[in-house]
Amino acid sequence: MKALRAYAPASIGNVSLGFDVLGAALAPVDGSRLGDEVDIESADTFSLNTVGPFAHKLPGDADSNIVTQCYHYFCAQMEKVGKTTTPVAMTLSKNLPIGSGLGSSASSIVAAFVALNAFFDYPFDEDTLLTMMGELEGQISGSIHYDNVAPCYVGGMTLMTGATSPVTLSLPLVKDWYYAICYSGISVSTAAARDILPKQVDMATALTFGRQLGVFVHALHAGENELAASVMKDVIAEPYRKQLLPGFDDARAFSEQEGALAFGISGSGPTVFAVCDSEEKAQRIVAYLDEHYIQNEDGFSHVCQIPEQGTTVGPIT
Ligand SMILES: Nc1ncnc2c1ncn2[C@@H]1O[C@H](COP(=O)(O)OP(=O)(O)O)[C@@H](O)[C@H]1O
Ligand SMILES: N[C@@H](CCOP(=O)(O)O)C(=O)O
Repeated sequence: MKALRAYAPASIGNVSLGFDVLGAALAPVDGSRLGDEVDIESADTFSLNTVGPFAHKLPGDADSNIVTQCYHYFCAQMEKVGKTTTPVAMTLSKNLPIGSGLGSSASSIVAAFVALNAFFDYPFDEDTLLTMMGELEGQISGSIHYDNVAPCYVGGMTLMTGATSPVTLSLPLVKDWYYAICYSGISVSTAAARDILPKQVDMATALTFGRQLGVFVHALHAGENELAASVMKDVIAEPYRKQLLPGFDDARAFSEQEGALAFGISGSGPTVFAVCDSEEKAQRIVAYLDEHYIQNEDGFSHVCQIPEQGTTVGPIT
């Protein structure tokens, strides 16, 4: 009997300078896995089982789980293109904390769609699947944004186009950048963290946003890493969201003093990240964040790099 497992990595939404349009996948340098997994196999009726360290924080009923909603949405899209589906048993290993700023819902959504697409012999191409993933992410967070689902699915650092094809573009990666990331352990709802943002931005902010993004993309392509890092500043969300994050200003001050190239909120927080040009610097910042930024026993930190590969799927061995 066919049984498959999909693994979908955590991701940094926005990467400070690209609100809703820039995202990056994450892989701890110690080789550990940081992301949700979805197993799928044939069954007489649909079922979803949830396991893993953060399963107890999920909604109690399977119908409210985003993975169940992905299954129903996938079946409806299959019907629209004249293809049939059969019932499946799915198991979600919920390894990412909810409301963490690590693209937790995106990780479940991407793992679910990749598992379903592979199980039913790849009926949908990358852009179609990404559009479906964005739709489900929008249902859960209150607005469609691809900056978690895209890097989680395709890997690397990705820039959203606003078009249906291609949905996303992959940017060059800086091989010697290390990301010190720390989840404080508290939960910040993405929908709530979007609600506190102003609905309009002023002209000066719009010009800064556009200039930063343009310079960043140029600098990555030109291999001018310092220039790229110099524009990693959030003028859209951080001024409003940092008040939700105890210890944020101190964490930034310490990271800058240790030589971090940039520091910011991952997604809607509370996870923060510091970009460093050496693993040693990132380890020193992680040690500080472990001691001073983490608020409770759910918190953790890692030194990560951005992996070229996103979600993987294969037989369960
Ligand atoms: N598989 C799932 N993974 C994460 N959240 C889920 C899942 N299924 C349902 N949810 C619900 O979706 C919402 C996700 O909240 P959100 O703040 O967007 O999380 P995140 O920023 O971590 O993706 C929560 O209310 C959570 O209970
Ligand atoms: N661009 C979104 C990203 C949300 O990421 P999450 O990991 O907090 O879900 C936003 O900033 O609202």
